[in-house]
Amino acid sequence: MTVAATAAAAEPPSVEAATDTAVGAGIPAIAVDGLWKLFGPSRAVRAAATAIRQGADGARAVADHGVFAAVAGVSLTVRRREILCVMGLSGSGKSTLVRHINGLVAPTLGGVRIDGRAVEGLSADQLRELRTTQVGMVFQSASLFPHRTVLENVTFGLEVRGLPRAVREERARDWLGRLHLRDAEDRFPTELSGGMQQRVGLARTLVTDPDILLLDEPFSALDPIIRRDLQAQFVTLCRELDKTAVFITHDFEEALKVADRIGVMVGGRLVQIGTPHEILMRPATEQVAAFATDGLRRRHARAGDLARPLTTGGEPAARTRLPADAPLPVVLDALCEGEAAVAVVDAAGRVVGHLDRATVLRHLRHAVGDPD
Ligand SMILES: Nc1ncnc2c1ncn2[C@@H]1O[C@H](COP(=O)(O)OP(=O)(O)OP(=O)(O)O)[C@@H](O)[C@H]1O
Repeated sequence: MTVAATAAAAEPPSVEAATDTAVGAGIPAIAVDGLWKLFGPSRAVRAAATAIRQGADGARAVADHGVFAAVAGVSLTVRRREILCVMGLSGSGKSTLVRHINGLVAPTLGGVRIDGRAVEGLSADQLRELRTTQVGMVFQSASLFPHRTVLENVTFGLEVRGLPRAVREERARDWLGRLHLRDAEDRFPTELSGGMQQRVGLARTLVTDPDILLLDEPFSALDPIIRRDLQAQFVTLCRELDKTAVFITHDFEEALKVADRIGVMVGGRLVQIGTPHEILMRPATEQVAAFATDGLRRRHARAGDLARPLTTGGEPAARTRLPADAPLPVVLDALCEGEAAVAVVDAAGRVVGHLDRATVLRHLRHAVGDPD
């Protein structure tokens, strides 16, 4: 049995269409409430929306009226200083969902609130203000201004705000330096690689210092080394600068590196939302499980996932105790220290299981795979 299957057996998932209830203290930075985005002939969209509003089953209403649901009844919250990754296959509705957050797409039903303020209720001027000051977006394709240099592209948002040139350029150069682009500041976008263009796009948004960042696959065109470096930098700067972020990715490994929580979309629905470990070890559906390989689950297993349950008597005497959420490297360190076995304890300090060297070696043996 796989690690996920073992964990799933212990705690069966209960999610059909996931509704996020994990609201922290105070007003969330972003609240998405019963959001639907339907596409099709306008009369059919209106009829389907009326049926859903009146309590009809959403999937039935969509089918009956021949419309397409890019986003189907999604509710979630993003807490302040949280990084939420939205994951899903191509066409699952990730971009459409996220574009509602800064009003680039208008909902058919339901809505989005930023700091408690409804985005749908904002005038065109208020929306522009929201996008230039509070909610910055980094797109998959950087869409840089072709006739502006890198530096001029990055200073653009500050120019719109009327900041003096010296201040704009100082701030822009700071971000260009952090993103390894200082040498490229006088170049034009056509002279840059795809990865460099993405980094300029990122710098252009970060320099305006928005509270909320929306990122649509911002690192997809980067080579693996720069990508890893930027993922780590991104998390550090979000923490340092108190940013809230919604980050779209196809890539589970990327989500594991950057996310506090992951929301998984399938066919417009949010089918599961939870911590990376929950999504990995207790996938709510087969489609969610398919995002991770068995090797990935094994590498991210924690002490509690591997622990053998207590039996009556016969447990090896374990001097070292590890919390159930101790990651695998910590478990290995303890066993490398010469311990034959460690006791795994829950949050209250109660021993819930044991881990011996043989169990961990067997686990790693499967993670390594067969010889070529
Ligand atoms: N303006 C539109 N009119 C009709 N259908 C649309 C429109 N915008 C999006 N869609 C459809 O909605 C679905 C979701 O699109 P969306 O771009 O949100 O998916 P995605 O998960 O972000 O995909 P990708 O990972 O490929 O970017 C797709 O089937 C798309 O064709």
